Amino acid sequence: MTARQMKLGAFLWATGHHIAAWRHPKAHVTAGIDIDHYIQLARTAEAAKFDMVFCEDAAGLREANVGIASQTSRSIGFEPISLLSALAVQTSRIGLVSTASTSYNEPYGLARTFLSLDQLSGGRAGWNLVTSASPIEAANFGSTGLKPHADRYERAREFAEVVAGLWRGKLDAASGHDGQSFSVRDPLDLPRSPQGAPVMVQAGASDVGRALAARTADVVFTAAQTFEEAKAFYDDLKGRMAAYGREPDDIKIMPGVAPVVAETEAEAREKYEELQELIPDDVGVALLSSYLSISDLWRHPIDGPLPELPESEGMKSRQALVIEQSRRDNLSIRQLARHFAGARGHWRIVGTASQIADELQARFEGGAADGFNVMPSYFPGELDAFATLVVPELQRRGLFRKEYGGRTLRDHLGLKRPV
Ligand SMILES: Cc1cc2nc3c(=O)[nH]c(=O)nc-3n(C[C@H](O)[C@H](O)[C@H](O)COP(=O)(O)O)c2cc1C
Repeated sequence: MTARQMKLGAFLWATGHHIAAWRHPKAHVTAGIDIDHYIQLARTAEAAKFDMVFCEDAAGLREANVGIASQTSRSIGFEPISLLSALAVQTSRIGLVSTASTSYNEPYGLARTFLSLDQLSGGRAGWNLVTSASPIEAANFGSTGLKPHADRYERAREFAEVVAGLWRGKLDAASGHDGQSFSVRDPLDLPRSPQGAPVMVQAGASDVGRALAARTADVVFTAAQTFEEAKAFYDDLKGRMAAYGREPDDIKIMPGVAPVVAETEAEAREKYEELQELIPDDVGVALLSSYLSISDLWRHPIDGPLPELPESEGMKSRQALVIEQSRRDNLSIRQLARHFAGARGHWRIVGTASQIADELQARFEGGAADGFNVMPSYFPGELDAFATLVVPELQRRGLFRKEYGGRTLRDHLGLKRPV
C-alpha cells in the first residue's frame, strides 16, 4: 500500500491571488479574459499532477466601490463553469472544480450544468457549494438584500440534497422532491457520471457550514492561519462525520495556502516585499472591510486598532479569523489590511522549496490537512515556480504523486464512488 499522499488544488484566479498582483511587472493584466492564459495554467497544473484546478465565484463586482474594484486583480474574469468547459477539452486528467451559489441558482439547473461538465470531461467535475456572503452580489438578484446566514444555509441544505438526488438518479416522476424551498419532478436529461457523481466541495466554516459539509461534502476548502487553527478545524469536522453515518476519510480537508517560493530565502522574501509594497492602502482597507462586513472602516484611524464590531451576517468564519489575528498580534488597521490583502486570510508561506515543503508536510502529517488549495500570488510566474520547485520536492519526499493513478477526480482524491 502506498503511503498517504497530499491532494493539491491549483486555485486559478485571473492575474493572481495577491490583491496587488495586477500591478506586478510580471503580471498579465487582462488575464481574467484570456482563454490562452487559462489553458496554459491548466496544462502547467496538469503536468505537475495537481488533483484539480479550482475557481471561485460571485455573480457581481467584488468591491462595493467601483473605483476600488477596478484597481484590484479580482474584478474582470470569465464565468467559471463556462471557463472550465473550455479547459475540459484542453486537458485530459486534471479535475475541474467551480464555485456556484445556492442562493442565486436553482438545484435542477445547477445539477444539470455540473453533470454536463462532468460528462464532457470524462468524470472530472466538482462543485464548490457556497451560500454567498456578499451584499453586492445579493443586489443583482432582487432588492431584498443579503438573506440572513441561517436562512441561506437552510436553503443550501435542501439545495444540496436535491442536487445529490438528481446526480445519483434518485429523483424520478414517482418520487420527485417537494420541499420547503424547491419542487423538482423529473430526473435529469443525462446519464450518471463516469465518476458516479461530480465531487461535492464546500467552502464555509461557521458551525452550520461545518454541519452541512459533514453531511454532504467530499472536499472542504477552508482558510486557517496557524497550525492550531487548521488542526482544530480538521479535528472538529472529521469528528462530525459519524453523526451522518460517514467515515472521517470520506471528506478531504484542503486549506488554502499562498506560497512565495524562490531558490533562496532572501529572494523569496524580496519577492514577497515587492508585492506587499504594491498594495494601495484604500484597496487593503476595502478588502478588510468586506471580510469584517463593515462599510465605514475607512472612517477609523488607519494606524489605530480595529473598532468593536457586530457579528457578521456575511462570512462569519472570516470575520472571526480577522478579529482573532488583530488581537493576537496587536495589529493596526493598516497592518491588518496589508496582512490580509496579501493572501486574503489564507496561510502565507515565504521561503525555499524545502522550507515550504517542510511547512506543508508538518500540517499534512500533523493531522491538520489532507492537502492544500495552492493560491499563487501572480500568474503564470508563481504557479510555474510552485510546479517546478515545490512539487518535485514533495514528490522526492513521497508526499505527492508522480503520475495520475486514475482518470476521474474521485480517483485522484481517493473518494468512494457514490451509490
Ligand atoms: C475558504 C472559503 C472560501 C469561500 N469562497 C467563496 C466564493 O468563492 N464565493 C462565495 O460567494 N463565497 C465564498 N465563501 C463564503 C461562502 O459563501 C459561505 O457559504 C458563506 O460566506 C458562509 O460562510 P461561513 O459558513 O464561513 O459563515 C467562501 C468561504 C470560505 C470559508
